Amino acid sequence: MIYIVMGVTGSGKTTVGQRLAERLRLPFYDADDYHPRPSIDKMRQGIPLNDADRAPWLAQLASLIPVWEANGGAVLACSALKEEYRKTLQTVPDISWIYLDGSRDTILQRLQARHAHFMPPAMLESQLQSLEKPAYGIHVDVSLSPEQIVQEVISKLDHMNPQSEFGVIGLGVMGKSLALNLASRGVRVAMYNRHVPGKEEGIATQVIAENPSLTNIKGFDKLEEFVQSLEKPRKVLLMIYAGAIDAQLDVLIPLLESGDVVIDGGNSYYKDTARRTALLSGKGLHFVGAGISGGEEGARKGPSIMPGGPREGYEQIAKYLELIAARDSKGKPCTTYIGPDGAGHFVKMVHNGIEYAEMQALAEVYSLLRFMLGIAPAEIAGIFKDWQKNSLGSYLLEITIDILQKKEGDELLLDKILDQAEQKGTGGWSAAVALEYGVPYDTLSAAVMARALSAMKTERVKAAALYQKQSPSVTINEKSFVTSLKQAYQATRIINHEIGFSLMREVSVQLNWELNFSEIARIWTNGCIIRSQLMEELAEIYKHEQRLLMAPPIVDKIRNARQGFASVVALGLQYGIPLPVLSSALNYFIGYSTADSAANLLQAQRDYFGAHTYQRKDKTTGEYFHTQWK
Ligand SMILES: NC(=O)C1=CN([C@@H]2O[C@H](COP(=O)(O)OP(=O)(O)OC[C@H]3O[C@@H](n4cnc5c(N)ncnc54)[C@H](OP(=O)(O)O)[C@@H]3O)[C@@H](O)[C@H]2O)C=CC1
Ligand SMILES: O=C(CO)[C@H](O)[C@H](O)COP(=O)(O)O
Repeated sequence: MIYIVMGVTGSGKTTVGQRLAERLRLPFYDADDYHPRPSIDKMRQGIPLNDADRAPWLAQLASLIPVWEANGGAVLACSALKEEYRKTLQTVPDISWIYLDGSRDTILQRLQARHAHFMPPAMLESQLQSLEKPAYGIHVDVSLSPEQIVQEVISKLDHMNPQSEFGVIGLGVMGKSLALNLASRGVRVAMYNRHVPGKEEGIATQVIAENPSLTNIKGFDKLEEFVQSLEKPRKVLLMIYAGAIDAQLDVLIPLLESGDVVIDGGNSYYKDTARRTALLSGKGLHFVGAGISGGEEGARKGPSIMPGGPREGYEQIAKYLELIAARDSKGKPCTTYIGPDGAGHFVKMVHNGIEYAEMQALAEVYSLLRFMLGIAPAEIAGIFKDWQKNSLGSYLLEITIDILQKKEGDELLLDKILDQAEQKGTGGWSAAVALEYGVPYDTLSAAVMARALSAMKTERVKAAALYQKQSPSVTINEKSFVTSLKQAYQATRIINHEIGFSLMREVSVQLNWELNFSEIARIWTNGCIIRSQLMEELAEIYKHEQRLLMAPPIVDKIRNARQGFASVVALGLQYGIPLPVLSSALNYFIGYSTADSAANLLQAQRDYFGAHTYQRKDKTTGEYFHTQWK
């Protein structure tokens, strides 16, 4: 949409136009900047311009307007005094005319107060004579303040233009919060939730009723009406359960038109996303698979967003994603174009894999402190607060501190929560993809398995009675153990991130996605569940390094942690504390830093029983040998 703020000299076109452009998040252009030099000189001398003077100027603006429109719209301040001039400028269908109307006296007073403009006050008379007030558009009285004028223009525009800019389907935890996030930043949002008679009725209407201050949201119970309410090309965000996406697309696609953009913001499997991208592309539609992280609060206030898919579709929605995303430490939005096909959902899937292991690592650290050392939860919260301040700060540690202090009556709520971890699938998918690509995925797959084992509660209770724990007779120095534990936790986190990023690296190479790991770490520094101080470091390190464990500052940290890490894991296991993530991080590290491994024995065994052949250390790589072992 092009918005032309018009009126005679001194009516405030530039000030109002600039502020309106800020509110609409559009670029601002001042027609005065396009006057040729002879016209400016003429006006300075108080000589009014005639139609012939204005013709080339109007022609240039008329040719620029379609370019601005193609780039997403603009606000232009232009006198556009005569109907004939306005017709010349009408080179795109969607122009909103905003006429700043004022009395001669008001405008004259303003002009007399104005110094640095080439238009002398005397020019006002000739402009008033030329002026043909438009019988259409928005008329606003210039005696109001610029803020009031802009507010009135916005309200009138909303009234005149009933179409919404952005549609959200699915008003559950995430969809509702994202819709409100968009609306509270000035986007006209249409919301739709499925209608299930007797169960899911008028959900969008309820959201509107709960948010009376947001006048720019509209709610629909009928999909057709929702789609019709959207500006073209339509932008529709699906925020529904991943298993329902295909069925939702089946009913949505017939209502859409070529060029419309559908965004799947849920946790869909990336291969499904690639398939859907191709399906929609065949129908002239853009399908953007965007991973979104941050939970309910992040979605409402600023999540991290990982969009992938066709660039053309992404570019149409980028400004909305940037508007609602969290900000990094330099104020940049925590969102960036990730890559083609399902790259956005793939990266979100790995994010969740890292998340699973980060959560499990904290659970293990908590177990060691509480069940091995016998430290009370409130004191553990104190230890974690210290870590939070000293280099280990993260969102997950922060919420764990809160959880360890949350009481129900006199008792800790945590102690009442059943110890069976559930999962919706993303962590498991990432482990399966790691197997498919042959990437070692120790900590992340261990975290998935730990959840699966936790779900076997009944069997675990029986086994606990069968195999009662026997504690070793070792004296533990609590202070030095906590120091080592901090190092073990720090090393585990580094190794866990390295493993997650190594899966992304391998898949990116295989699929030519050209993922930018520094950017991915950057958009994970805020808004998402795995945001942390470490992530800030990764955003820097991945600018120069491929492998985290080869980066000098990380090498120092791991070297310092190494001894304490091994003793913590060994002692914990001796005490019967399960440490799947901590121990697999340690194992990964030891294996990764072992130059001569025992894999030669595996090769010998393979060749022995199956004549699979082997390579030799004393021969060139790629040369294979077989031995008659018997
Ligand atoms: N919660 C979180 O922290 C995060 C969730 N996600 C992902 O976002 C997506 C939505 O999650 P969330 O908002 O938490 O889930 P909710 O369960 O709160 O909401 C699910 C939404 O999907 C709709 N829905 C369910 N089944 C169907 C169907 N068959 N057809 C149409 N709509 C359907 C629901 O409608 P109705 O109300 O009528 O049942 C509801 O609007 C999921 O993919 C989730 O994995 C991503 C990041 C974080
Ligand atoms: O995507 C998320 C955060 O980034 C969700 O919170 C995720 O759904 C949690 O996964 P699970 O239910 O498997 O623990």
